[in-house]
Amino acid sequence: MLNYNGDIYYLKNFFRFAKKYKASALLGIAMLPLSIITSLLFPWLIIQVIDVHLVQGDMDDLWWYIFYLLAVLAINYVVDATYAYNLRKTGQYAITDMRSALFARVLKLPRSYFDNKPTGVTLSRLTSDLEAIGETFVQAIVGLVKDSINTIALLIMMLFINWQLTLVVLIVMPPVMYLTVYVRNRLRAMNLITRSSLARGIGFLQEVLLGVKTVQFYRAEEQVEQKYKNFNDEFLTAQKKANKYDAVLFAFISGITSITIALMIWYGSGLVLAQTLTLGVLIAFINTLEKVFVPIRDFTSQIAAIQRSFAAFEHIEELFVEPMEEDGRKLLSTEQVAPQLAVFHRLEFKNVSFRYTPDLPYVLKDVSFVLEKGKQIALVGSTGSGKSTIIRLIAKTYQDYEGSILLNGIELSEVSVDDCTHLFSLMMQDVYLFEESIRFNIALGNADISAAQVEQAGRYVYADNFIQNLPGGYDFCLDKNGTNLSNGQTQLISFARSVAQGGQVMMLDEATSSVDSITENLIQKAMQRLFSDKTVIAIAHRLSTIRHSDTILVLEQGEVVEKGNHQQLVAKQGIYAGLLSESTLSL
Ligand SMILES: Nc1ncnc2c1ncn2[C@@H]1O[C@H](COP(=O)(O)OP(=O)(O)OP(=O)(O)O)[C@@H](O)[C@H]1O
Repeated sequence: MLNYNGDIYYLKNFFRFAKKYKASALLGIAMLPLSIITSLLFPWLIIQVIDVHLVQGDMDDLWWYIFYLLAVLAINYVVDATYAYNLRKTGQYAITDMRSALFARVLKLPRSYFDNKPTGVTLSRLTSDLEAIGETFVQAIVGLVKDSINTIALLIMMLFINWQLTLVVLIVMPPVMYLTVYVRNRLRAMNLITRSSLARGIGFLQEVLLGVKTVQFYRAEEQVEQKYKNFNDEFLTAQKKANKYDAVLFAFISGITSITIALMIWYGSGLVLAQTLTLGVLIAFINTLEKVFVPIRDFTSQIAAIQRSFAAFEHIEELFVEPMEEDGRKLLSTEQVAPQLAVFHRLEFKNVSFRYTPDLPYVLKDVSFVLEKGKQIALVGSTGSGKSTIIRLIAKTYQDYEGSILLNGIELSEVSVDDCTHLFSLMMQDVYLFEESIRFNIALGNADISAAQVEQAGRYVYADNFIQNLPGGYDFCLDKNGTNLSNGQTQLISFARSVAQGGQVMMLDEATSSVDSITENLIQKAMQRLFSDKTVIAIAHRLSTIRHSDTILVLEQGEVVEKGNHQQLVAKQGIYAGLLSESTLSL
C-alpha cells in the first residue's frame, strides 16, 4: 500500500525528527500489547459469562466475571489513552522540530530560489502543509497502527474459536481492500490538486494584498476577484471530488458491516439451533464484528488523512531537497582562508561574465576592475546595465560566474559566505525595516553592536537628529516596513545599519526614490563622508555623489564601456559626459 520511493522515504524523513523523542514513543508503543490483550480478553469473558455461567444457571461466580469484564474495559481505555497521548506528543514535538528545520533551511536558500518561486508557495509549505501533517498525520497513523494490529489479532482469535463464522468476515475482506486501494489513489491525486491550488491561491492573495493600493487605484478589483475565484473554484472542484470518494467508501463499508452482521446472525442462529455453536460464541462474534468493522470503516478516513499528509510531505520534501547555494561546491576551509581574509586589501574582477540562468543571456560580459583598500569605485549606467548584479556577485548572492573574482587573492567562489561576509556591509535599494525599535533595526539584533555604536552610526550618517526628535529616540518603534517614517528617513536608517554592521568595504546601492530636499542633503553628506574615509563600491544614481570617487565604471548592457575618474571621463566626452549633462542633480 505504501510506495517505497515516496511514502516510505517521507516516513523515514519524519522519523529522523521523531528519533529525539523516542522515550515517549517507546512508552506509547509499550501499551500496544496490553491494548491487544485486553481487547482479546473481552470476547473471551463474554463467552465465559454466557456459556459457562448464564446458560448453565451457575450464578456463583457470575458477579466476579462481570467485575472482570468491567476491569478489562477500564484497563483497555487507560492503556489506549496512554498509547495515543504519548505517540501524539512524540509526533507534535517532531513536527515542531521539522517546522524549525524547514524555516532555517528556507532562510538559507539561494536567491535564485526566491526569484523563481512565488513567496506564497513557500509560505504555504511552511504553514498549511505543515499543519496538514501536524493535525492529521500523527493522529491518523497512531489510530491506523493500533487498529490494524488489533483487527488482525481479533481475526486470528475468531479463527481459533470458530473458523466457519470467521469465514463470513473474511469473504467480505477482499472487495473492501480492493476498494480502499482504488480510492486511496484517487484521493491522493485529488489532495495534490487541492493543496497545490491552495498554495497558488495563497501566493496570489499575498501578491494582491501587497499591491492592494495599486489594485484599488486602477480599479482592478473585478479582474483580481475573478482570478481569485478561479483558484477558489479549482480548489472546490478537487475538494468535492475528494469528498465524493470519501463518502462512497464510508457508505460502502457501513453497508458491508450491516450485511455481514445479518449474515452472521442468520448463519450463526442455524448453527446454534443445530447445537454446533454455543450462544456465547455467537454473541461474542457479533460483539467483535463491530470491533473489526468500525476500524475497517475508519481506515478509509485515516487513509484519507494520511494521503493528505503524504501530499503535504511531498511538498515539504521539495523544500528539503532544494539545493543550497554552496551544495556540491568545493570550498576552502575557514582555517585555510581566515588569516588572509581578516582584513580587506583588494578585490579584483578578472574578465567576469555572468547570466542568471543558462537559458538567459549574459548580463555581465568580460567585466574587469580592481578595488583597493581605501579606494572608491562608482558604478553608473542605464537601468538594467548590470550594476546591481556586480554587487550581488560580491555579496555571493549568486555564484556561478565565469572568469575570476579574487578577494585578497582568493577565488571568491571557493570561500564560504560565512568566511567573507564580515568584510562587507551592504546597503540595498529595497530596505526592509522590521516592526521593532530603530535601535533594533540598525543593529539587526546583533549583540556585538553596542547601544553606543548604534548611536555613533546614526550620527555618522546624519540620522541622529531626526531620530532624537522621535518619541523615545532610538527606542521609537517602527510600523511594519517603516511605514511611519518618510522615504528619506528609511534610507538614512538603512545607511546607519550598513555603517553599524562594521564591514570594511561598503557596498551601496543608492535608492532612486525621491526624497525631500533636506533629507536629500543629509543623504548626500552621508555618502560624501563614506566616500572620503571608507572603501566603497557604490551604485550612484545621483552623479554628484560620486564625482570624487577614484574610479567610475560606466556599464552598458553588461559591459564596461568607460573607466576612469570624473575629470578623465568628462574630458573623454563619451557616455559619462552625456549622462552628466542629462542629470539635473549633477552640479
Ligand atoms: N533575478 C534575476 N533573474 C534574471 N534576470 C535578472 C535578475 N535580476 C536582474 N536580471 C536582469 O539582469 C540585467 C541586469 O540587472 P541589474 O539589476 O544588475 O541592473 P542595474 O544596472 O542594477 O539596473 P537598475 O539601475 O535599474 O537597478 C537586467 O536585464 C535584468 O533584467
